[in-house]
Amino acid sequence: MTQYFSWTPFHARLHQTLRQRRLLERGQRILIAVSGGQDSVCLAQLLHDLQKHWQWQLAIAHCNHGWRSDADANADHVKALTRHWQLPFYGRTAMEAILSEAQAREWRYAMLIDIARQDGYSCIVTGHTGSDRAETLLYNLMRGSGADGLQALTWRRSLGKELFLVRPLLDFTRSDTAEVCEDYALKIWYDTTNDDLSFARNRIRQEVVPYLQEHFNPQVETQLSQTAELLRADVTLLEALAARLHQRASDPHAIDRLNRSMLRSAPLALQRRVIRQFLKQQLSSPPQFDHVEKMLYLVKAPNRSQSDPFPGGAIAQVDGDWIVLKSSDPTDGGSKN
Ligand SMILES: Nc1ncnc2c1ncn2[C@@H]1O[C@H](COP(=O)(O)OP(=O)(O)OP(=O)(O)O)[C@@H](O)[C@H]1O
Repeated sequence: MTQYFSWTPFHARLHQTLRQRRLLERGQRILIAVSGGQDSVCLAQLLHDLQKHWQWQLAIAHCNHGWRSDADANADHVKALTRHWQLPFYGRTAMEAILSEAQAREWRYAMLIDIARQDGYSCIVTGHTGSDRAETLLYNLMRGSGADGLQALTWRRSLGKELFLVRPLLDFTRSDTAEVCEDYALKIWYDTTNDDLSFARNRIRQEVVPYLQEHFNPQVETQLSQTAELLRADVTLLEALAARLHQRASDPHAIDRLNRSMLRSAPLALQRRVIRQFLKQQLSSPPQFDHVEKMLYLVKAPNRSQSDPFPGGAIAQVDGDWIVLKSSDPTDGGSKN
């Protein structure tokens, strides 16, 4: 392999991860989403270094949300880095005011997908790290999420027909990406909104994680990130098993009911999941923990038992072997229909 750069343990780790997890293919056209922050700049540098070996066609995309006074300078900085790497550059600027983080994210992904589709990139890569994953896990844990919310951030997911989102740095921590940027003397653009402690995410990053590292485990980010990884596999399995049971416990002629004797013989974890899947289909808003629990109670309850109302007014009632979700509106055939 011809190397024009010094092959560091970071290159080796990324190269191994890409191969073992089959995240990217040889010769692929890859769009790297670069904010200008240390994680995505590190990712771009490492992929650029590995490019010759993998024969990729790389390009950089930057989305200018226009909500910080230094947004244009940030975009110029990414453009300058792109010139340094001699890669094609795609810049997009928001034409309308973006009011929240969630809106920014939605707009950004729409732009990245648009660029990828127009110019034939089969993969968008982002600089999310294991530190992001650990923070997301902690954040969701405190909001009362089940395993599904804790399996934060996947390595690879589909963005629709023949387009994938890949996060190759999930086994890097933020201190790894800082080290790479330092080794290469890469200037990184500091996002001053990261200092705003009114955002829960920033408090987790700046206060909770350092506390846990100092007082409990210096490797806490890696450990939490690995926990998320294990949970993902567990959740995938459980969801598949639940989907199978859900199908068996459904009445093909009436979608508003579940066969409770079928559920009764299944483990509790599957009962809960089947009920959640059922309520997701039936209710107009995502079911919460207590919604699942009140329907779960009916699995073993006496005939004719019923729940108190779900959002929208529907109630669940036991009818022999079935739990039937009845709309509050007698003219309505079902709660969501
Ligand atoms: N303005 C941007 N332009 C291009 N890519 C960006 C931009 N902002 C973020 N990204 C990409 O997204 C990655 C994650 O960024 P960040 O953690 O700030 O966003 P997030 O809103 O948490 O992202 P996500 O919704 O994907 O979890 C970055 O490493 C980078 O690859």
